Amino acid sequence: MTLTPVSSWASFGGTLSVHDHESAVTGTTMRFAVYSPPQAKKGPVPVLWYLSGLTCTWANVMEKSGLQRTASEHGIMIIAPDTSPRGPDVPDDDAYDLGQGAGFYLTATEAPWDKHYRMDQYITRELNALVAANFPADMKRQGIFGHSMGGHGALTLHFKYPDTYRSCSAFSPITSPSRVPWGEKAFTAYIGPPSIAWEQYDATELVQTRQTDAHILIDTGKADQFLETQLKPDIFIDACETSGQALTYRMHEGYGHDYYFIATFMSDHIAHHAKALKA
Ligand SMILES: N[C@@H](CCC(=O)N[C@@H](CSC=O)C(=O)NCC(=O)O)C(=O)O
Repeated sequence: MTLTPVSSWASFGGTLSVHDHESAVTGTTMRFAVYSPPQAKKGPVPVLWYLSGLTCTWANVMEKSGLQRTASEHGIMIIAPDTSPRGPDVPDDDAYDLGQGAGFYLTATEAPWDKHYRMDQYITRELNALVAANFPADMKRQGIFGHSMGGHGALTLHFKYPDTYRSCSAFSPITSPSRVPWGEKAFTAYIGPPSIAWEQYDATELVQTRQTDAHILIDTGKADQFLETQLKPDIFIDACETSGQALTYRMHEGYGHDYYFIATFMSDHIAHHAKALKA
């Protein structure tokens, strides 16, 4: 599979690079970013996947979170995929929470979305293989984290593929899309009316039967405008307690849903993954 270079910058002794490739899974050109730390010049390093939230591309986290400093210190490679397939032939919606930029890390089964929207398969299979083949990545040491829609995506992919994504954390995740407006709207469009399929893409449902040995870290702001309507941390905290899933859920006075919040706690999250992956 051929990678087309888009941009590259030196950063904290490592390299931030952006790449395009033709995706057989989404049927589109996909773009992603890689921060390769200085340690990768000497051999394979652990890999940490960051799944972004609604409206985002690879750029939000790479440009706003300051992750390069801590990733460089710990010798961790960070991969930032896009949040959906994109392009003039890809179905879209006028609203920011459906269509392009809002892929929800699932495989759509409903028309017109089912032709391209397969972000879970894209990330876990195609992009995984592409990273393994093209970068000095130690694929036996992978973790996953993300923000909001992407924080939820990270939780679900960790619960479904715990041997691949051995460590997990999230910033301000949606915890149960089946129970909140963002998720109800997207799931109805992408996978149809409420059914067993909804449970398979809902972190709060998954943790009840697929709890893992990992210790999950979550940070959320108490001033997050989506806290009570879309995120609902208590649902997930209760489910983790019931299932025995180890979880540290921190709530932070005054912080919102933005990248100022993410930047504040980014180093804690990278350190959390570095410890679990023994970077
Ligand atoms: N534009 C919308 C809100 C969109 C928004 O807040 N997006 C978040 C992720 S929300 C959950 O997935 C985000 O990360 N935005 C990009 C950024 O750089 O901040 C509205 O106006 O309500």
